[in-house]
Amino acid sequence: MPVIEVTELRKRYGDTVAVADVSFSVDEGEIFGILGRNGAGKTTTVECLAGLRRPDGGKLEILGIDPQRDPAALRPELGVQLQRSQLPEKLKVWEALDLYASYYDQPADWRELLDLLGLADKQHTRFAHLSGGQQQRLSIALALVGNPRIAILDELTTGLDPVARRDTWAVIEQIRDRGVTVVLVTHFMAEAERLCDRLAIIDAGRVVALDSPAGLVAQVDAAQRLHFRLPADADPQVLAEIEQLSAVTEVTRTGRQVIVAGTGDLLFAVSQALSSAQVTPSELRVEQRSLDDAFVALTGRPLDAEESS
Ligand SMILES: Nc1ncnc2c1ncn2[C@@H]1O[C@H](COP(=O)(O)OP(=O)(O)OP(=O)(O)O)[C@@H](O)[C@H]1O
Repeated sequence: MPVIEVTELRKRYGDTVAVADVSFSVDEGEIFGILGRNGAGKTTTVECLAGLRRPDGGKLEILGIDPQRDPAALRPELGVQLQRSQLPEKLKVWEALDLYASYYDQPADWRELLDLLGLADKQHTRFAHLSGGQQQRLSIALALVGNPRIAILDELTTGLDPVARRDTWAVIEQIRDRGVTVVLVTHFMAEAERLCDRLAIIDAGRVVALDSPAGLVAQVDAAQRLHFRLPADADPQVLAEIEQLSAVTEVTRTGRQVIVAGTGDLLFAVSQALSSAQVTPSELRVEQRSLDDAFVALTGRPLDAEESS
C-alpha cells in the first residue's frame, strides 16, 4: 500500500528548474531510494515532501496528508534528517534528544534509540566532540524520536569513512525492520544497491527510471563483455571470425588481450568460434552488468568516480 504519492512535482528557484517532473510512490515498509548526481533535484524533492518548500506544481500526499495544507497532521508521522543538519556545538547528546522528544505528544524512548544507534555511551558527550559517524547516527536518532511511520534521510553517509558508512547502513536496515518506511536520498551507487528495495533515478529534475536495483540492471540492454587472453600461437583470423558473429558488436585487441562486446548468447557463440578454431583462451571472464552500467545507460553519464564507490 503506498504511503507516499508524488505526482508531477515541479519546483524552480528563479531561472533554475530544480524539479521538472517527478512522480513516484513509496510502499509501506520499504526502503525507497532517490539516486542522482549533485544538483539532480533530490533534496528539493524531499524538502517539498517534508513540507519545507512549496512546490510550483504537482500533487504530494503522505499518508493521505498534503504537507502544505496540513503540516501539523504530518509532523508526528514523518521524521526528517536533512543534509547539513547541525546542532549547537555544546549541546549534549541527551539534551538534543530530550529537546526534540519534547516536540511530540508520543515520542519514542530516546534511551532505546541510543542503544539502537550504538550511542548509549555518548549520552553525555557534546555534539562537537562526536565523530562524523556518531553525529550522523545522532541525526538519525533525532529523526526517529517522534516515533514516525516514515523517515526521510538525505545524504546520510556523505563524508563518512567506509566503516562508518557500513555501520550506518546496518542501522537503516534495523529501522526498516522496526516497520518504519524509509526514503533515502543518495548519490552513492553502492548504498542504493545494498539498501534500497526500489529506486528512482533522478536526472536533471526528472525520474528517468524506477525499479528495484536488480530490475534497473535488467532493464538496460548494456553490452556484455568477455575478456580473454589469446595463446601466443593463435591464428589472428579467429578474431575476424568472431567479429562476424551476430551476437558480437565489437572486438578490441591489445597485444594478446581481447575484449569482445555483444549481447544475447555472446559467451556461447564466442566459445564455440574459439573452439572450432582450436584456440584455447586463458583468463576468460564475463563482465557482469551493474547498477553503474544501468545509471550510465539511463542518464548518459556516470556518477563522478569518487562518488560512486
Ligand atoms: N535555495 C536554492 N536557491 C536556488 N537554487 C537552488 C536552491 N536549492 C537548490 N538549488 C538548485 O536547484 C538544483 C537542484 O538542487 P538540489 O539540491 O535539489 O539537488 P540534489 O540532487 O539534492 O543535489 P545535492 O546532492 O548536491 O544536494 C540545483 O541546480 C541547485 O543549484
